[in-house]
Parts: sequence; C-alpha cells; structure tokens
Amino acid sequence: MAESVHLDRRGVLFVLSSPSGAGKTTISRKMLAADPDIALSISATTRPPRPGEVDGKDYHFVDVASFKKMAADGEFLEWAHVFGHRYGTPRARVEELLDAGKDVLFDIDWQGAQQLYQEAGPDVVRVFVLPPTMEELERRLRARKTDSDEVIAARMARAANEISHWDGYDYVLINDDVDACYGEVAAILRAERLKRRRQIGLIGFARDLIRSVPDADTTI
Ligand SMILES: Nc1ncnc2c1ncn2[C@@H]1O[C@H](COP(=O)(O)OP(=O)(O)OP(=O)(O)O)[C@@H](O)[C@H]1O
Ligand SMILES: Nc1nc2c(ncn2[C@@H]2O[C@H](COP(=O)(O)O)[C@@H](O)[C@H]2O)c(=O)[nH]1
Repeated sequence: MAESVHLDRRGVLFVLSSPSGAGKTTISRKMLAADPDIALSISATTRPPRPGEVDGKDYHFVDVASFKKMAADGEFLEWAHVFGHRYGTPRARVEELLDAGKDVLFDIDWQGAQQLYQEAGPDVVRVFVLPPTMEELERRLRARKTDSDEVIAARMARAANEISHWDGYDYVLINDDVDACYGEVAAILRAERLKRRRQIGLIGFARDLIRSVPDADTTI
C-alpha cells in the first residue's frame, strides 16, 4: 500500500458570533467534543461567573484593573465592551495552539470578529448564527436559567444591534435545530481546512509530482 501523505496547513481561526442566546456556546461544545484538532480560545472577562462556569475553562474571570493592565500590556488579540463588561482574547493561548498545529475556535461578538480579521485576515473564518425568531431567542435565554430578568432584557434590547452585523461574516446560519446547525458548522470547518491557500506543502508536493514524470510535457 502507498504511504499516506501528510501536508502541513495554516490553522483556521474559526469565529462564532450571534445575539446572546442563539446557541454559540452549545454549538462550540459540540465542535470541541467531536474534533480534537480544534481548541477553544478562552477569553478573559470582567463579567461575574454564572453558576457552573469554571475559571480557566469557560473564561478567565478577572477584575477591571487586571483586565486594563492586560490590555495595556498588549496581551489581547482583540477586546471589547459587551453588555457592560469587558471581554478579550488572550493572544498567548491562540499563538500556542496555532504553533501546536491546532485550529482555534472563538466565541466572540462582532467587534471582536472585526478586530481579529484586521489582525489575521484570511486565516479567519467568520460564522454568524441567527435564531429562528426573536421570541425563540428570548425563550432560550430564559430557559438557560443563568441570567436575571434585567440581564435578559438588556441582552434582548441589544440583540437587534448584534444581528445588524450579520453581513460582516463569511457564513450565516439559522440555528433552528441544533444538530442540523452543528452539522453545517462542521461542514464549513471541513471545507475551510481544505482550502488551497491553507495547504502549506501543496506547491512543493504538486511540483514533485510533476517532476516525477520522466518525460512530462509541462508546456502550457
Ligand atoms: N437549536 C436550539 N433549540 C433549542 N434550544 C437551543 C438551541 N440551541 C441552543 N439552545 C439552548 O439555548 C440556550 C442558549 O444557548 P447558548 O448558551 O449556547 O447561547 P449563546 O449564543 O452561547 O449565548 P451567550 O452569547 O449569552 O453566551 C441554552 O439553554 C441552549 O441549550
Ligand atoms: N469581543 C469579544 N467578545 C466576547 C469575548 N468573549 C465572549 N464574548 C462575547 O460576549 C458576549 C457575552 O458573552 P456571555 O458569556 O457573557 O454570554 C457573547 O456575544 C460572546 O460571544 C471576547 O473575548 N471578545
């Protein structure tokens, strides 16, 4: 049997954004459970932890002074104010994951997606997740039972603004059925991984194939 070929490729910076409650975290968890080649960028935030959230796993929960220092020291790839708190993507973990040959998953808002795209351009794949209806969005926020009525009202009030940025994304999906939506997200990631520009060794591999033909006609 012929030896299998392995080509190195550039890592994908895979962004999921949506209005709060549309299902990013749910889809992210499915991706991370199913695919060992992608890992989550763990954000720092000044928001207090929700019940069940674990420091260092869901977020790095920090106070405002620490967050400001991290931002001033250039530790964030991007950061933004969201729902009255600060959220940012620590640069070091992303670089470590990419160096280790992993793709990186980002659960960040539209401001973060824009900044990341400015930093990393075509390595970034941006996916926006829409809820089927605004009523269902509110139902999901309530069903999650993690936020007070005030917090839910503030997130619903902000949802239309978040949705208005849908056209800054490469893909826009409707999360009606979560398994179907996850299937679409997984298909996008598979296809993006195969893009020609990400295959680092492809030029040499194709050139060697051509050269291995003794009397190849390489005229155009
Ligand atoms: N397709 C779906 N149908 C029904 N419920 C769903 C669906 N997708 C997600 N949910 C539920 O909706 C709630 C909100 O989902 P999730 O926490 O993943 O949203 P999110 O976009 O990450 O929100 P946030 O931005 O606030 O972190 C959860 O209780 C989740 O189980
Ligand atoms: N720009 C960034 N946005 C982030 C980051 N981490 C999370 N988020 C977004 O904030 C809201 C609220 O999140 P929640 O956990 O409080 O519900 C949501 O849209 C996240 O995507 C980040 O590092 N940068």
